[in-house]
Amino acid sequence: MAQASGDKKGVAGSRQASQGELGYFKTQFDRATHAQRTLQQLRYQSTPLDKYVFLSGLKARDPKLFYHLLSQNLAEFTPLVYTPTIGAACQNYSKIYHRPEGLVISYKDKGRIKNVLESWPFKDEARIAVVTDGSRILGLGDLGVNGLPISLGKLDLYIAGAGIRPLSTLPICLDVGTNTEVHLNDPLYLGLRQTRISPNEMNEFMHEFMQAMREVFPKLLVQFEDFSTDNAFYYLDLFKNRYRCFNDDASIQGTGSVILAGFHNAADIASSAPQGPDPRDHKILFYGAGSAGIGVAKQVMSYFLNLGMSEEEAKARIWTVDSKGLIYDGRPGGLYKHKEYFARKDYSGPPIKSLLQIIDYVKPTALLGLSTQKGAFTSAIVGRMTELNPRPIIFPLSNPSSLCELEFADAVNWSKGKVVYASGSPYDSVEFEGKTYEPGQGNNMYVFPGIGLGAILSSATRVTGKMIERAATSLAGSLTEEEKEAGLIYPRLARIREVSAEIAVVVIRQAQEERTGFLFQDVDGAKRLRDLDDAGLLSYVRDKMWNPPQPTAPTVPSKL
Ligand SMILES: NC(=O)C1=CN([C@@H]2O[C@H](COP(=O)(O)OP(=O)(O)OC[C@H]3O[C@@H](n4cnc5c(N)ncnc54)[C@H](O)[C@@H]3O)[C@@H](O)[C@H]2O)C=CC1
Ligand SMILES: CC(=O)C(=O)O
Ligand SMILES: [Mg+2]
Repeated sequence: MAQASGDKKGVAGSRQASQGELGYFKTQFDRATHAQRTLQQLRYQSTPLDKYVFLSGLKARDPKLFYHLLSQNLAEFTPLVYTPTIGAACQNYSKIYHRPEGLVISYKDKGRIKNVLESWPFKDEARIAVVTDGSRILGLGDLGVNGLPISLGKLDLYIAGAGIRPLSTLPICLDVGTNTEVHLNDPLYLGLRQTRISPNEMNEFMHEFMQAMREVFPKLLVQFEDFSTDNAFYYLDLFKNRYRCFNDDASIQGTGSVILAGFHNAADIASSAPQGPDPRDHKILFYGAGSAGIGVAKQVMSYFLNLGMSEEEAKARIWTVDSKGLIYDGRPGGLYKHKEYFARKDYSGPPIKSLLQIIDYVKPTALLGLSTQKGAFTSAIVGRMTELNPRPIIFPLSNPSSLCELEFADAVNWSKGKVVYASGSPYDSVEFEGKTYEPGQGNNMYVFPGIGLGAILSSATRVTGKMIERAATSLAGSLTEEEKEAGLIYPRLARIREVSAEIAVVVIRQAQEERTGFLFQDVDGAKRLRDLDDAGLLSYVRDKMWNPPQPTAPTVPSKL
């Protein structure tokens, strides 16, 4: 059964401010002080999951205050509303659930999905949907309908990081069963108590869903999120040229773009170190060859292509590893299709399983983890990478932190401060021999808000590979001098709105060049944007960003 966010009034309550409703205080309510009070209350909560529950309640009660606090305290709040805490929120969603939020579309709605979508109260405002089927939430596996919070969390970042209006966001979870027994046996489980529907059933369901989405929300952009690798590739290929959609995790999309940007900056640091490799000589080893690993590898090839290398030469700089070891042509047991592209042709066996042996064989300058294997990058691995490279590039990108291949403190200690590091989830800075080291966070959150904003403002009919590549270039070039001096490879999170605005500009420009934009915009409006120079377009984008209202102190003395 469909589970829209309650009735129209209920959703409005959770998506619009309930300002000034605290009238039983006989003084005028001081919202600025209340913002401070709320921050204190958050900090009193004991665990990150308690904090998540507190913030989720705040968002329902007082969304303007929630978004104000989120945008003012991004570094503190992002780990709570997004990775890593969102992982625990998803795993426990049926236990912490309080009220309907977002839209759940069940397999039982097949044949009437359009009616269900029609029940969403903000049809005209909807511009961006994050849609998951819960089948691979971060690296935590199949969580079924418990995956809904990932859509909520991603959309909170669209709001805070790119100024998308809250009412324009549409979080969706497709409830098509789960193969995880612990959920099926959980008496509190909120979703369908059945194993996942068959591929054919899923196919029909997805076709009906996407068609209905277009009919009900013609201006909507769809971000697919955390579909299992097979479905991520399959549905992206099926829909990317038919609907306004992209996949945050897979193919040449969000994650690839962010990691390409970070790799670019990391390679600059490594190559400019004494005895560092020539930029053309970087060798990248991907540990993990799922949708994320292969998607990132394909995008990172652009680093070499931009140096003038051919596709074959660029591909030859990349090695991939899965749970069976180094991936090569003719490996016994065969390969899944998505792994064939990077399968090595210059190795013919025997299979090499040990990562240390693979490193000895490849001698990589960069090791990227998208494997979900906690602690896989051991002190021996980091030590060997540091022997091979003056500045080893190591990106343990699996989320959440409980699955990260290498914690930042270990990376710094084991490499004696030499590592150039980015992880998928955040870590604190680390002191080593009197120096402070700051980690990078290689997470698609740096690009999807800007890509979405640009696609929305240009009314782009498609999110194209070129848009995503330009987003990466924009992100790579967004470091300030201070950030570069601090050895960062990604901008500080507090600047995400600036970064998103710049990404939105390049996405709009690309839409203009590819003529994929301005489907719904009046011709005059499209021309006005085209006539703007880049500075003008940037200020146009900034003006379009929604800002949560500043909570204010009372201006009129209160009367008792
Ligand atoms: N930092 C970021 O922005 C992003 C991070 N990710 C993370 O990437 C991870 C992987 O995601 P998917 O590719 O969708 O998952 P997946 O399950 O499709 O892929 C995992 C890959 O790791 C390999 N693997 C598993 N055990 C291994 C072992 N012991 N040794 C070597 N390889 C092993 C598997 O063979 C598979 O190729 C997740 O933790 C996810 O959170 C995904 C998207 C974005
Ligand atoms: C960050 C993200 O999208 C993931 O880990 O799947
Ligand atoms: Mg994801």
